[in-house]
Amino acid sequence: MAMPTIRHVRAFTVRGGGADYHDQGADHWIDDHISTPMARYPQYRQSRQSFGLNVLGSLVVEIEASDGSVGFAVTTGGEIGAFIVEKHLARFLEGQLVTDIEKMWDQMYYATLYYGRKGIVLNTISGVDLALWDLLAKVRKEPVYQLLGGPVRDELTFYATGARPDLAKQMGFIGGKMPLQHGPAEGEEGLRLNLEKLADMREKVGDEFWLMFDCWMSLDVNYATRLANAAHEYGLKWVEECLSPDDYWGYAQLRKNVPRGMLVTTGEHEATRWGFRLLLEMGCCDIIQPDVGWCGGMTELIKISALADAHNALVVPHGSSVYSYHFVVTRHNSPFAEFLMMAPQADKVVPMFNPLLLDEPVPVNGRMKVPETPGFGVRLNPECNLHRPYQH
Ligand SMILES: C[C@H](O)[C@H](O)CC(=O)C(=O)O
Ligand SMILES: [Mg+2]
Repeated sequence: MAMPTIRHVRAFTVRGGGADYHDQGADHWIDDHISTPMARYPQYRQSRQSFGLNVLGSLVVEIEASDGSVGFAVTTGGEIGAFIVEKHLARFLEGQLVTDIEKMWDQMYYATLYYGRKGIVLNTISGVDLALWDLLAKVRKEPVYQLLGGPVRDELTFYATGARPDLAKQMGFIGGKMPLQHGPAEGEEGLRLNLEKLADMREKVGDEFWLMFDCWMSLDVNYATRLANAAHEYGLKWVEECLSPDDYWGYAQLRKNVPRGMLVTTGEHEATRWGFRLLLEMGCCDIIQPDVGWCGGMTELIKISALADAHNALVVPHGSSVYSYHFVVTRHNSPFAEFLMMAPQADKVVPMFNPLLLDEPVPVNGRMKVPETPGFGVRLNPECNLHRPYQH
């Protein structure tokens, strides 16, 4: 069969949830007094949206092939991402065979190296890359996980991230990761409140259920060490993203400081094989958490994961909905997956990228069989208001 070529690339923005899952309305747990690097400024302590956490919004990349097939993907990136796709990256895609993903990734990465490497440029390359995988799998009429080597297990098992691990337990998840609420700027009182919260949750969920703290880049080595040691008595399974993603040295030190048996996890704001190579070679963590929509896409996650495997590290991708489900089901060193609770009170399961996608699968009793639908198996919700700010 003659492979189709890429005819046209389009980029859209959309607001209100979706891939930019921080872009929520008022009174959502995800914006309610969470410890952040900006919490040192009291005026930015109560709400992450107050310092602009949701400024970007979602980016939708659509790629149309010469046979009429259309692949798409969503990530965090908004208008800046749309500009990069339309004005810079499209040239490396249009006219290429839909199979030539490795070459297209390479050209996108090296052409943007002078202003890229991490952050929004890598989010954008990830979005394009995932749309390419969606397109190729649709052309081949297979789910993406078959292109990745096929499943190594029948279903996925999930832990939940949200404010209510106690409810997550009732919903069948294997663990609950809570946002840490108070950081170093809130002193001893804040530390006491963090530990009280953990103790209360442990009381509610019993001894077996996993409990974790997500510290969202907000601590220093000293505070993180004190938190980890004090949290040990309540059976904290891991401390996540305690430090700035640039502080590889701090992570290496923290990993030595935490109590034996407690895991250090990080990587959701890291990108590319080179970034993860630093984390792995410097012994920064036990579990890396690349976000497939931010780290360079599926093409890069395959490489990152192989590197992690050789370092005996687990890969448990951050969020990223269907894009991580199709990956996790194909890798032995990804034994479980994350589910972000996007209901405002974290009291029910709603699709992670709600309301942007149709057919987005959700865990039932903490488990999921990844659908066999071609591509990533999702459709854009026609009720979402897509905007195309740039055209090439
Ligand atoms: C809850 C965390 O602060 C963040 O919003 C999500 C995250 O880091 C995670 O799911 O991991
Ligand atoms: Mg996290």
